[in-house]
Amino acid sequence: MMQYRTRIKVCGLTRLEDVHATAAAGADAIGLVFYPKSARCVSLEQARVLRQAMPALADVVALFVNAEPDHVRQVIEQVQPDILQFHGDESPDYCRQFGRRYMRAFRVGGPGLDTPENVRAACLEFPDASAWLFDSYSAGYGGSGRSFDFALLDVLRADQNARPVVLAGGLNAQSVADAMARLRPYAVDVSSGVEVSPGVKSPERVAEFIAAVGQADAAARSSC
Ligand SMILES: O=C(O)c1ccccc1N[C@@H]1O[C@H](COP(=O)(O)O)[C@@H](O)[C@H]1O
Repeated sequence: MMQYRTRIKVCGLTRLEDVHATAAAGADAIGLVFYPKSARCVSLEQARVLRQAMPALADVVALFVNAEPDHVRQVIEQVQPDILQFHGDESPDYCRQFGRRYMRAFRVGGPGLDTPENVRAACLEFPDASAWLFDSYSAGYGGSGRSFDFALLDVLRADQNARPVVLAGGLNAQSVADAMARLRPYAVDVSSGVEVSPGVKSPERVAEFIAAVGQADAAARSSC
């Protein structure tokens, strides 16, 4: 079935003005990073302010990498994100324990995620995830600005048990249309590709990215 519109998440915001610009440009969600080793990591206090600035009907995603469960609970309680994103090596039981909707990220091309078969097997361990998110493998766990071999996801497209696919990794206004045409993801997720420097978004690049996704959707609809 042809979907009407590809959802858009812009991740790694740290500044109030970037939240305003991203929401105004029409993003469906923003991501707040709670991974201390990331240059985009926000404090609880910062996150509360950014969360409060998001308008109704636009989601706030809280991103974690192998966090202590108590830290995740603290963020849930104090920031009230709409959905959690687990971007490390978290197990299915770990992801489920919070009783919240979650997206599980897979770092494609890395150990154990380097063939279509093992990518598929890893994904199927998370049947209750609200989405499967695919990023490129990087030692720093994410936000690397690098893409990966989309052929590794081909097998998922025909799988009836597949969860909605969120595509990430090196996307920008120039590359996103080709990626969408190739994979037809449910959503796209961008961080480095709309930045001036880590954690500092460019309103122009955010707007260009969102316009490029809209144009790619329009092109897909007209070819149906
Ligand atoms: O953004 C980060 O700093 C980050 C740190 C650790 C794990 C994930 C992180 N971000 C996620 O990485 C992908 C791809 O980002 P990019 O567009 O290639 O820079 C995206 O899902 C972010 O949510």
